[in-house]
Amino acid sequence: MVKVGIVGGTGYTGVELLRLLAQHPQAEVVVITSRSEAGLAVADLYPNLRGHYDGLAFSVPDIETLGACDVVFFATPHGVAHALAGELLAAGTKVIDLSADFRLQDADEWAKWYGQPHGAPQLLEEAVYGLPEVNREKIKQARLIAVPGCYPTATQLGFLPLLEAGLADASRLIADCKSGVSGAGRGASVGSLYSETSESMKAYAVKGHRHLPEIRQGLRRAAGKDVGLTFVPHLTPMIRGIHSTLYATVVDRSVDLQALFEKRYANEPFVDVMPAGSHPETRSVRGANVCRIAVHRPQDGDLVVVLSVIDNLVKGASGQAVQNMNILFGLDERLGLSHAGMLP
Ligand SMILES: NC(=O)C1=CN([C@@H]2O[C@H](COP(=O)(O)OP(=O)(O)OC[C@H]3O[C@@H](n4cnc5c(N)ncnc54)[C@H](OP(=O)(O)O)[C@@H]3O)[C@@H](O)[C@H]2O)C=CC1
Ligand SMILES: CC(=O)N[C@@H](CCC(=O)OP(=O)(O)O)C(=O)O
Repeated sequence: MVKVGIVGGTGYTGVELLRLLAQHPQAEVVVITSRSEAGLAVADLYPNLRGHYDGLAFSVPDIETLGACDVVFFATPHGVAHALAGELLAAGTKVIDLSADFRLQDADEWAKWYGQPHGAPQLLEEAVYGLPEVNREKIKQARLIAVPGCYPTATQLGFLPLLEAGLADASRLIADCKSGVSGAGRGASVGSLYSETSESMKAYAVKGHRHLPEIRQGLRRAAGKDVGLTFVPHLTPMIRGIHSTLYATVVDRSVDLQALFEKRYANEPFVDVMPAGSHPETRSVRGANVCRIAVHRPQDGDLVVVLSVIDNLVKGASGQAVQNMNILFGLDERLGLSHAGMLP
């Protein structure tokens, strides 16, 4: 049994970790922290977990109790894992961070986009970017894993086959992405109010979003050269889901793109390449650790349109974090992650 600690158990990704780990046959959550809810039983805050975590209550973060775990997940705002990861690693505990603290390899770039100095640049070299479809072998050896962001997961998985094969003009990529409101977290804010988000849709951060450098970093690795990317996120009136519509110009029209995508993801348990002509729906991955992809070339032109959908809280955060844990501890990668999406 893998002994699990979670720092930040009251946010959406924290409670999603609890929901997924409740079904995991080889993991047991032994510590869950919240400073504001310390002392409260988990099931008293989240009734969906009644009967699953009897006896488990929130506690204030404490290095000694967390350091007794095999692995600690950070489901916290940016900067928190910077402060605590080093001590946990020194105690022999592995760290899986859902925040962006260790996603960018360059500390100065992180500081620029996150508006604060990087709190643990000495750990960056060993941090592994936890996208299993790219880094599975490195994840197996890692002590510190940076779980990719939600937009970056959907966008990279959609572009990777084209860039790795050198088939797209890497200087002109477009990612037009839509997110559900839970992507903004559980914290109260005017922008997340029902009356602000329902029956309306809007783009935001067109000038530059924090996920832009993260996506660019991953696409640069895949292409083997710098990429030009325009990334436009939108807030849409749904609770969960990311829908990325990706555009690229192909440099060779003779290639069978459907076959290319099917081959690239043939052995990936959590990437589903749909039949040619499909239009994946976000609801088909709701609650599931799946990225569902369809590739199109409208009117047989040179513009490829890739449609990529995930649940932001599952393949875009907590599910991918559990997938990383499974790989890290030599377990079947699918353990605890077999949920199908929820229709309707
Ligand atoms: N929502 C999403 O779709 C996605 C979110 N993420 C990332 O996952 C992380 C968590 O997001 P989300 O679940 O939305 O969480 P929230 O930001 O809503 O919740 C944060 C949690 O962290 C705890 N926390 C806050 N400050 C501290 C601190 N200084 N020390 C210890 N604990 C602290 C809070 O509990 P308390 O204050 O009581 O201690 C709370 O449980 C974020 O970095 C987010 O960017 C990643 C991908 C997708
Ligand atoms: C809809 C919405 O607000 N989405 C969030 C992104 C999701 C997220 O939490 O990203 P990190 O894990 O990188 O912090 C945003 O645009 O900031």
